[in-house]
Amino acid sequence: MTASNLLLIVEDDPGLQKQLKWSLDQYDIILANNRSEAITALRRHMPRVVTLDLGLPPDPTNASEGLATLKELLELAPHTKVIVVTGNDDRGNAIEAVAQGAYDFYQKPVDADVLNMIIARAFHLHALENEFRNLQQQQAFSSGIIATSPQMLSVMRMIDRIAPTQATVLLLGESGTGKELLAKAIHTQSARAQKPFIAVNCAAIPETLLESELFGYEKGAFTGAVTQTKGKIEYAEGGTFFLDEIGDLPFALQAKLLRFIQERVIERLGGRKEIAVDVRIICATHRNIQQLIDQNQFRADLYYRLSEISIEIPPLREREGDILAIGNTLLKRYCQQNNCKEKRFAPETAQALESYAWPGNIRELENKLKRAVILSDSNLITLEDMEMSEQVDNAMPLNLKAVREAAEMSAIKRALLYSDYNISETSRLLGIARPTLYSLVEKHGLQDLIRHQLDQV
Ligand SMILES: Nc1ncnc2c1ncn2[C@@H]1O[C@H](COP(=O)(O)OP(=O)(O)OP(=O)(O)O)[C@@H](O)[C@H]1O
Repeated sequence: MTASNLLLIVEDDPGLQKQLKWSLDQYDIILANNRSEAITALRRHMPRVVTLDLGLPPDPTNASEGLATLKELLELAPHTKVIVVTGNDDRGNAIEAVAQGAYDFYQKPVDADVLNMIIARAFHLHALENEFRNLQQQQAFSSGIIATSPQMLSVMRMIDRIAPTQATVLLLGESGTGKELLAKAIHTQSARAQKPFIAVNCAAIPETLLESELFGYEKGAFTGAVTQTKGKIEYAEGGTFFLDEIGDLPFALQAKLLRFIQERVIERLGGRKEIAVDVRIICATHRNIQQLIDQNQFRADLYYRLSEISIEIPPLREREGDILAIGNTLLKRYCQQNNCKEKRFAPETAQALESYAWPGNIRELENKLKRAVILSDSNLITLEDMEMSEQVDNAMPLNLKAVREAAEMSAIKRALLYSDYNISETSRLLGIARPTLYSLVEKHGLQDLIRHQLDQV
């Protein structure tokens, strides 16, 4: 069986099962009679296309079990194309299913040609969408963002969706997590890309200068204002204005910024004229804005305006696989920049990189790497080069077999927890047969754990 040709048919009528199997013989067919079999098959085979009869047992005359199955299928595998199959007089439920995310519907009786065409189109669309997702990932790379973890890929998908809009965006995340880089990516993926991207860091400019920096001033507005000067917001005309560390914006200036956001006009210091400015605003902070609002340090009305869309950027330590992906790429880049031979991480360094907490996130990784590349005198980057000590806690083994075993054990433990130590449910969640689960439980020595848990009940 190849995944590209797998078709899951969820149908409880044996006659129809046979007919479908026969008329769809160019696919590798998996049959499921009910919801639980369908979910098990989905977990085990991850088919790209599913046909789902809405009238499933225990109440085949009603669509509720079919709709519940659809929901569960899409929660587990949102990219799967589900074609719901309904009775002739059941258009309402078919439409309801499409509203819930089904790809299409098909009304019985079965016409093999039509059904074949709908299924072929579903496979085609799945392939196109897959290609699109890959392209999106490459696009992230082209903005200099290295993201392989599910956490960051979901952030990237969100960025792709909001970039072309005019929405004001608030980026939340620890220092060094890439907020400015992501703000730039939003800009370059928008229609404003050819216009300026202007960034101001509220925490880096003294409070007394920030207002004139943002809004500009007229000649004579204050001592030393010898010429008329545009503010940074004006310089961003037509483009994107990025206000970093918005949590540090002085309270008095918050009102002025709010007015600008509401009316899209500014007044330079000492000026009387309102100047219309067309900019998209992106803000960022590492601070807890809600807390600042509670402490009366941040205006709630401004916060609501700024956070039309807010995006949480996960810290580096929570991005599975990203530390080494970013580390390896930067290592190559710094070696090239320093005209030195290619270097790589010694295994214990790679392990330490993965288990270190990275409080300074990617900026800290960059700094440590730049130093290491300059100081290292061999082609292997050692712990010493990185000024790190060996981290044994939580370290993931490197040996592939050991990694697989560790992952297997952790998945089994999680499934046992989810199912409250119910063996049938655990094997269903894992997508394996009960005997396989028994042998895995034995292999990982989990019998005692299960017995102990069951004794507690
Ligand atoms: N996913 C990533 N891939 C590659 N480089 C990254 C990534 N994220 C951040 N960087 C790099 O890390 C450094 C810090 O990123 P950035 O300045 O965007 O973080 P920040 O969250 O705005 O930090 P701060 O809150 O301290 O201003 C930059 O040099 C940036 O290019």
